[in-house]
Amino acid sequence: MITFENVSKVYPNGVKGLQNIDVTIEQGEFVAIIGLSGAGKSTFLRSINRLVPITEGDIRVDGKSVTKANKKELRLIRRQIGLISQSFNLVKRSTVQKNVLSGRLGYYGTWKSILGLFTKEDYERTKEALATVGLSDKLQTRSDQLSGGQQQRVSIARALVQQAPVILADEPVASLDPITTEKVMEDLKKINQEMGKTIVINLHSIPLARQYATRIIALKAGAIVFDGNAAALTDQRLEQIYGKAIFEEKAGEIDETERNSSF
Ligand SMILES: Nc1ncnc2c1ncn2[C@@H]1O[C@H](COP(=O)(O)OP(=O)(O)OP(=O)(O)O)[C@@H](O)[C@H]1O
Repeated sequence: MITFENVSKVYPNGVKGLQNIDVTIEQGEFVAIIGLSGAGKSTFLRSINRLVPITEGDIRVDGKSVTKANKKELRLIRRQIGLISQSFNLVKRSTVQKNVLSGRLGYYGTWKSILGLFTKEDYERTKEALATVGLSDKLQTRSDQLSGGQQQRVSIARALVQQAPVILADEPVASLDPITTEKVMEDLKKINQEMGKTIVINLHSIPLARQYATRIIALKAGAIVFDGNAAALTDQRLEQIYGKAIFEEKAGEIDETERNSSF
């Protein structure tokens, strides 16, 4: 489904964002990307839809090269990939309905998009998607009247109407409280299990990665240093990924870390 073949990314300032990544993510997997700040998680995720262009190697989605795609091909590939980010990216002054409908824009040419000529099916899909994330009653609410958690669930609904088989989530719960975090993660689990969508999610929280992901990939300085399931992610492996400090922090700040469920 998603294949990285010897992928490296060197930013113009010389920083190596990714180093010789070789990995394949199969359809239906729920993959968490973990690692320290600056390890390359966002670079990894955003290179999949070429928001970040790589400098070496090739990335393929469903057999099609993202790296070599021309403008039109890239548009078609991006339609297959939903993106959920930490900042939700909603048009705040627009209704929930309009924000979710915008997930359909990739299916239309420019003029239809500008005029917002959506079909009856688009409106139906919007309703269904909002039901999936438990926000049916918010259809006509202005997005800036929603809580952060609700806004994130609207952005999930927008990715759902896009009908993309792949959903990339870049730290989608970073700004949410633990209870809302749970709801958003449960939504993602549901669409993974019931709709078979491939989820690739960047997480700072190891407990969340363990709880939800079927596979965990850890990055360090742009390279993969762990690739396995939760059971294989032992304390020893965590130390390799995060350094010794992770255990000192665990011992000294257990209340703090439990409160914001970072570790
Ligand atoms: N546009 C850019 N220009 C130069 N360097 C960059 C750019 N974006 C990221 N980097 C560098 O690339 C490396 C990887 O960054 P990236 O944002 O992918 O890490 P991350 O694991 O997602 O971090 P965080 O958890 O803080 O979001 C870092 O050293 C970062 O400073």
